[in-house]
Amino acid sequence: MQRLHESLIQQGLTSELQQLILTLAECGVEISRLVRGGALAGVLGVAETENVQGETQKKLDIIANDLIKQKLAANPLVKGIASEEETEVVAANGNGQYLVCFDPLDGSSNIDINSLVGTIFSVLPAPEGEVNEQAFMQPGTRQNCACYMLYGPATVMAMTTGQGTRMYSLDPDSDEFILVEERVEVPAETGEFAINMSNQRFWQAPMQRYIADLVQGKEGPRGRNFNMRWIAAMVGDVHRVLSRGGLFTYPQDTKNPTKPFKLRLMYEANPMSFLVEQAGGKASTGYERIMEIQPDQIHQRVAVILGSKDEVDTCLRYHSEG
Ligand SMILES: O=P(O)(O)OC[C@H]1O[C@](O)(COP(=O)(O)O)[C@@H](O)[C@@H]1O
Ligand SMILES: [Mg+2]
Ligand SMILES: [Mg+2]
Repeated sequence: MQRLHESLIQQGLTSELQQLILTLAECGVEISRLVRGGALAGVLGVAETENVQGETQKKLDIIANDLIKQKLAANPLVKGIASEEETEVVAANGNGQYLVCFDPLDGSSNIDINSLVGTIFSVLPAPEGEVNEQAFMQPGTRQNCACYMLYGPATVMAMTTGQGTRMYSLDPDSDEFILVEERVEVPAETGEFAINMSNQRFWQAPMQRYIADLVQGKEGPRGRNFNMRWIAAMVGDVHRVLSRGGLFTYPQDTKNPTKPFKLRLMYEANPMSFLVEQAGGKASTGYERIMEIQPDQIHQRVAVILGSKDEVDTCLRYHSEG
């Protein structure tokens, strides 16, 4: 049985990166406790506020955000943070060497129905000089670490530092993450896909054709049946992909013309792409590798197609045909 800190040492990470990851894990342990407390912990329901993206904030969005902000600010290695729930980037410790982007609570609409939610982190190197939005404008290929915590029947953490993807499970007795899978591997082929089908009429032509062919199953051009899953929390859907393969997508749509994409690059798409690629999967917008996008805004959104490599490649062929 290997504890998180032992596994970090075994990976030969710098003591700085080890310390930072332990702080991220502590955030996960505390949020996990709050999530489990549910109504009794007073964390359910809506807050009276909206975030910068005009989305109504849930109490737990704010509680998790404040908790992570405090923990990270108390770690001298953290120079700045960017969060889904913060309008601007926030400076932390002048001598810190890392910038941390995070989605404090992913799957907010699941909180009140006692369904899957999680936390997502992306760690970038901090450049010299001031902490401003520009400092964060680095492609996902520059990430030092990506991880998510999923608060499900068990609390789990998937983590990569670029040496494969590892899975840990939280021991509720000791509050420690224990390594449960040293090398997560996403199978190249799959018979499972995840998409919010209610947006079908708003998708672009390539996604329309790809999904139409899938759902024809055995009788269609794919010649086999596919199954569909949708958790409405990216952490849950990506966890399934890491666990048994699949294709997950939140494509471009015209439902709200001012918001053609749903998922955020810096604290959803990039860290999840890093985790999936390090497990042998693939992550693309349909036209380019997500991790190679040069960001220009901290809250920018992108189309996401990720998961089992061969199935993602099939989906990309529909996109290259226009
Ligand atoms: O409500 P929809 O359209 O199914 O969207 C679900 C998607 O929205 C998200 O919940 C967005 O994340 P937040 O809950 O952090 O805003 C994703 O996790 C999920 O994949
Ligand atoms: Mg999210
Ligand atoms: Mg969120």
